[in-house]
Amino acid sequence: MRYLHTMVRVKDLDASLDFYCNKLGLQEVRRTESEKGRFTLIFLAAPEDGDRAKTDKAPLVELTYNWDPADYGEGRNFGHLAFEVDDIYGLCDKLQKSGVTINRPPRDGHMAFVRSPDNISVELLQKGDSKEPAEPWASMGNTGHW
Ligand SMILES: C[C@@H](O)C(=O)SC[C@H](NC(=O)CC[C@H](N)C(=O)O)C(=O)NCC(=O)O
Ligand code: NI
Repeated sequence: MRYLHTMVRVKDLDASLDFYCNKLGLQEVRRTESEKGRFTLIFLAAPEDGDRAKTDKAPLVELTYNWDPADYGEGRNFGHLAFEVDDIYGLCDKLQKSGVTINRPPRDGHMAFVRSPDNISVELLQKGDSKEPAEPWASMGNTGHW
């Protein structure tokens, strides 16, 4: 058995691609449009997994966009997507400046949680050892439940 992907349904495809690709750094690997099913599937890979994704050997995020609006609610049974990052403070700075909600700030230099436009929780884990605490993160409280 091999892990393939995690699928999340998104309400606004442009806003989701802006968040996952432009802000978080994921790369589009492939997309499928279904006229009959009236939906679009977009598969995304993290930069380090991009090459493996070309041979379909990488863990992916599958965005499902239904062309007809639907209210998906918030299934608390879904936890989060998690990514290992090279510079947790630098990425959180960039995300915060671009308006992304930092739900749990990286004050320990190890772990942070941010939210997608659909309020999907995204965990960011610092690669290697935790970074030294850095202002202003060290003093920042949580901005919500996570
Ligand atoms: C390509 C493969 O990875 C899939 O996940 S296709 C699964 C299929 N998806 C859809 O039909 C998308 C549109 C649908 N309205 C939806 O929102 O899922 C499917 O069977 N989806 C049902 C599901 O529970 O995932
Ligand atoms: Ni799928």
